[in-house]
Amino acid sequence: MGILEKISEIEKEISRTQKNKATEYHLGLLKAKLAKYRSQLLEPSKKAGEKGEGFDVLKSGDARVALIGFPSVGKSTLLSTLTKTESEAASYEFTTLTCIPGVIDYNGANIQLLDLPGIIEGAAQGKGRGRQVIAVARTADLILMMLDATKKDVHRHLLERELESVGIRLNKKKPNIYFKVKKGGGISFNSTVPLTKIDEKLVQMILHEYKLFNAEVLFREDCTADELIDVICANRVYLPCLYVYNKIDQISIEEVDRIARTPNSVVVSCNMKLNLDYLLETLWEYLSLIRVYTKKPGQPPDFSDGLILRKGVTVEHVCHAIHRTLAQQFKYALVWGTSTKYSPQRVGANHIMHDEDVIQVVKK
Ligand SMILES: Nc1nc2c(ncn2[C@@H]2O[C@H](COP(=O)(O)OP(=O)(O)OP(=O)(O)O)[C@@H](O)[C@H]2O)c(=O)[nH]1
Ligand SMILES: [K+]
Ligand SMILES: [Mg+2]
Repeated sequence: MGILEKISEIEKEISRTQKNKATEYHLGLLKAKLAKYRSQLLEPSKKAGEKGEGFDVLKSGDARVALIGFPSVGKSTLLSTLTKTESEAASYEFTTLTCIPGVIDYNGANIQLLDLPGIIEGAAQGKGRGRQVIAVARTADLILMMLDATKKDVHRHLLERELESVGIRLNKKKPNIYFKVKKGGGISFNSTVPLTKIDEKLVQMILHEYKLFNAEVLFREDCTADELIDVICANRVYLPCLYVYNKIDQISIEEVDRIARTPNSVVVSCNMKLNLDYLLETLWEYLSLIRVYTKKPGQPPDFSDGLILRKGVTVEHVCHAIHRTLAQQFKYALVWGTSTKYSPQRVGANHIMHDEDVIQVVKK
């Protein structure tokens, strides 16, 4: 039996099996098996022509965004609208066949936007260019899942399932489980919170399925068996995903309103250039980018050339971004902006910066 058949057998068995206390272990084990076969499927294939010709685009700029969607939802139209790059758009499916990079210039940042071929159900198993597209998606900082607002949400669920099945986790946090493989000593199992979705026996069974007999497992939150499997597999990526519903020029205002209220969603019309400003604003938010401006003593801040950094960066990170030796000479910094109580405020290296803060570094 090939891997694909094994996968479909297990999937069938999982859907056949009723979910209850008595089947909990059996289901957990099936899920572990399924994850194992799917990982095998993801291993680079040796078949010729399968490798990413036209897909090996270099990462550049401050962040990378991948456009994922069914054919003809308007991905190329969006790229051509938001960037200086032209990507062919047409009314027939699979117009785009490779990865086309463009650059969005927003708030002084260069955001790389990747137009990709449309993907369909079965992409993860190699239908169309699915595998190449998914490989690019894994390297992104954000997934823009583009959907046709005139169609039902089945596309969205199908794509979510495709990405899920190859270990891409959308808008999810990495499970807070400490896991370490050991050379001996058996399995040590602990938790800092009461566990309601998994118990020691199931943890043991799942680990054994992966031929792991010596390991340390510490649950720091009430996780599921699936989440434990994700941690064991270690090849999962956790990415923010923004759902972009295009072609709202074709639907009623009530329908637009309804879709716009669903979480993580933005409604647009690429052809009519509707709501694209809000899309960029949200993109910026989801990428967790911030601008920090520097200032020399006695001079106004340099607002023309901000540093583009990630949310959560400290003053120390900022020093590194200014010059590689600055952190060693750091004495303190003066910061103006929303991250401080007073403006300016004297802060240390651990102070966390906010978007649009101004900083003046004082050296030893
Ligand atoms: N009504 C309407 N049509 C749009 C809009 N945006 C794009 N289209 C049309 O949708 C069709 C497909 O657009 P593309 O940009 O080629 O779509 P794609 O997702 O890149 O398609 P593939 O590369 O084939 O996967 C074209 O005929 C576009 O003119 C929109 O906002 N409203
Ligand atoms: K098209
Ligand atoms: Mg296209």
